[in-house]
Amino acid sequence: MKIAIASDHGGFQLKNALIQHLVQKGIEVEDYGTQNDVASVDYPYYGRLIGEAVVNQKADYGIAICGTGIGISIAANKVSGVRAALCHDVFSAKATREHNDSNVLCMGQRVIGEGLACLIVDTWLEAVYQGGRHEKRVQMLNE
Ligand SMILES: O=C(CO)[C@H](O)[C@H](O)[C@H](O)COP(=O)(O)O
Repeated sequence: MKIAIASDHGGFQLKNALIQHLVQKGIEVEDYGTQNDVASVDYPYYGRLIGEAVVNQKADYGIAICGTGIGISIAANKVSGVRAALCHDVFSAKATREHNDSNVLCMGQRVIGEGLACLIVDTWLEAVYQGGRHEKRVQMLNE
């Protein structure tokens, strides 16, 4: 499994923590930036990068972080084929894989701590899309 990950300056520290967590689990991670939290950068750019990485099959899934997770999730969802889910709890992380077949996970560094964020990532990656009654709805999203 390969994960594409990116953040703006407001998500840089959490991005680093998640990269470390994923690499420790043996998961391949490609870091699309940003490279520090000193320079103020624009979350729409990074949301688009992650969305395009996923739909162009450069990675199986994407993770996008900003201060709240909101801006970067809006940006990622502008890319056709992206189903980005903003999750700050474990229930939503599981449900959005099972029901929405989400392919990008978004979180906010200014909202949650690293421990919960790692648990959310693990839950999201382990959950399995259920198909069935959800297939028609996911197809509607794609259209
Ligand atoms: O887009 C956001 C909110 O939806 C992110 O939280 C950004 O990281 C935030 O807007 C950046 O704010 P800053 O004051 O420029 O650091």
